[in-house]
Amino acid sequence: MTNTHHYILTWQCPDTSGVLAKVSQSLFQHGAFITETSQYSDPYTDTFFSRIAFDDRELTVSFDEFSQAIELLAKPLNMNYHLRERENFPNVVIAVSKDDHCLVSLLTKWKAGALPVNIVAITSNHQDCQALAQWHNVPFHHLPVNKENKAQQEQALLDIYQQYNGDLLVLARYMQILSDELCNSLRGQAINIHHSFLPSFKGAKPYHQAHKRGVKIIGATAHYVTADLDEGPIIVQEVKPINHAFTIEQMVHLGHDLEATALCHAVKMHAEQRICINKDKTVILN
Ligand SMILES: Nc1nc2c(c(=O)[nH]1)N[C@@H](CN(C=O)c1ccc(C(=O)N[C@@H](CCC(=O)O)C(=O)O)cc1)CN2
Repeated sequence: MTNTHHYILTWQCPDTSGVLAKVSQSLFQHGAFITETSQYSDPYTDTFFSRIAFDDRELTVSFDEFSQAIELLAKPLNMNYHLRERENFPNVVIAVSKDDHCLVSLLTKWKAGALPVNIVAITSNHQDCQALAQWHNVPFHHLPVNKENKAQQEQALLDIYQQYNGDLLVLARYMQILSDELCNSLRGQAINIHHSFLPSFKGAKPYHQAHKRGVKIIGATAHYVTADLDEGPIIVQEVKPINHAFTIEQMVHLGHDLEATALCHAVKMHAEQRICINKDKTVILN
């Protein structure tokens, strides 16, 4: 089917009997051809989560009319939802500092067609990654940060995000703490990679903290960014065993692979609308 269009509807609402039936009935009534579904009923928050992928091979109305039908359904169900065409990839702005291993993985997977996003810009408080951005023909914006200009440069970062119609900000080892205001304005739209198995070793230099503690595994955690440093809803975690003989440098290098893997996996799932924020946690709809 050459001119078939594919769509993703991800939604959540207070849990009660019949919510899935009402939504799937609406899809059926409008001829939406379901190709993938996943759902979860959370007993702790009494919230129902669902992801429905469908195509328009038998759609009996325009996509705009279908969208209006979903909007009408959402109100009585007190439903939050995100509905878009699958090939309408989210625009991603990546913020990086000096370490480029996560940026390299994101760009490589993107160029290979393995990451359903548009990387529209790269920003950095250093110039170490400028050549990499130029190699990939991605606009690079250098925003050096110091104590005096931190707020001004953060506004510049937000301006760039808005200038490129950003849908997701990815902190790929960006080593600046975002203000509460920016975190609140980008809730659910900013993903960070923290280089430890959270909640252990929050903040700066987690590998040094882990080495001092004598851990037997190291890890990486991709999470949504919130005002509470490294405490945002966890999306993906990767771990690997180590032992007493590991130096800090060996832990750092082993950790780089974990960080890149976790971050790319999190960005892919976000782009595919597989992640729902459930208070301080996430529900992943595979
Ligand atoms: N509001 C938030 N901002 C950021 C988060 C977050 O979860 N909430 N994650 C960090 C990333 N990060 C660890 O993963 C991290 C980055 C930076 C620091 C830090 O202490 N930075 C210092 C400056 C350090 C420097 O100039 O090299 C600072 O900002 O004062 C701790 C943890 C990204 N931002």
